[in-house]
Amino acid sequence: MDLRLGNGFDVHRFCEGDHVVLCGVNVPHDKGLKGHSDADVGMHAATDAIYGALAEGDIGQHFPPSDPQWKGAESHIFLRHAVDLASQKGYSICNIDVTLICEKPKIGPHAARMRKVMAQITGLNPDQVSVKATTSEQLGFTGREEGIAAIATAALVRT
Ligand SMILES: Nc1ccn([C@@H]2O[C@H](COP(=O)(O)O)[C@@H](O)[C@H]2O)c(=O)n1
Ligand SMILES: C[C@@]1(CO)OP(=O)(O)OP(=O)(O)OC[C@H]1O
Repeated sequence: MDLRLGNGFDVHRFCEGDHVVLCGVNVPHDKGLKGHSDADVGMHAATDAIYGALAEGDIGQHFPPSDPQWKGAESHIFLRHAVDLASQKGYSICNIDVTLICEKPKIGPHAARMRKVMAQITGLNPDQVSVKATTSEQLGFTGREEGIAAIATAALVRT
């Protein structure tokens, strides 16, 4: 059995707006998130966790921010690409665990929907996808509400 673990980390800064997209879910907020794509920081971290497990570089290598093709892109494109790459190499995804780091918005009320959406994109069951959150106790850039950070872990297996 060939078991692989990968991690992903991403940050997007806040900008003017009235919602953020997190793990595929539109969450009302008094700010937006700035990015070349839809700035879905949680989905980007999950995507990089899969690329990491495969030793296949990172999201920016597969989808360069300099490429206008990805301007405003919905991030399910990136996650699905990583899943398809895993499948091509003979790997199944065991689970994905995402932690969103922000003071606001509150993630708890949206976490079940996020898990469901991520599961649909990846072809996993919702019980294989975890989305959770923490504040940083008002410390650092997330604590000052300058942006949102996300970390993710993915486990892949090839039998
Ligand atoms: N954006 C967030 C941050 C936190 N939560 C939930 O609150 C709990 C307590 O957060 P601490 O940072 O004080 O540990 C946390 O465990 C989450 O359940 C949230 O929903 N959204
Ligand atoms: C997703 C990409 C797509 O161009 O752009 P951003 O939305 O800026 O997101 P980031 O997390 O900085 O990853 C880089 C890019 O691959």
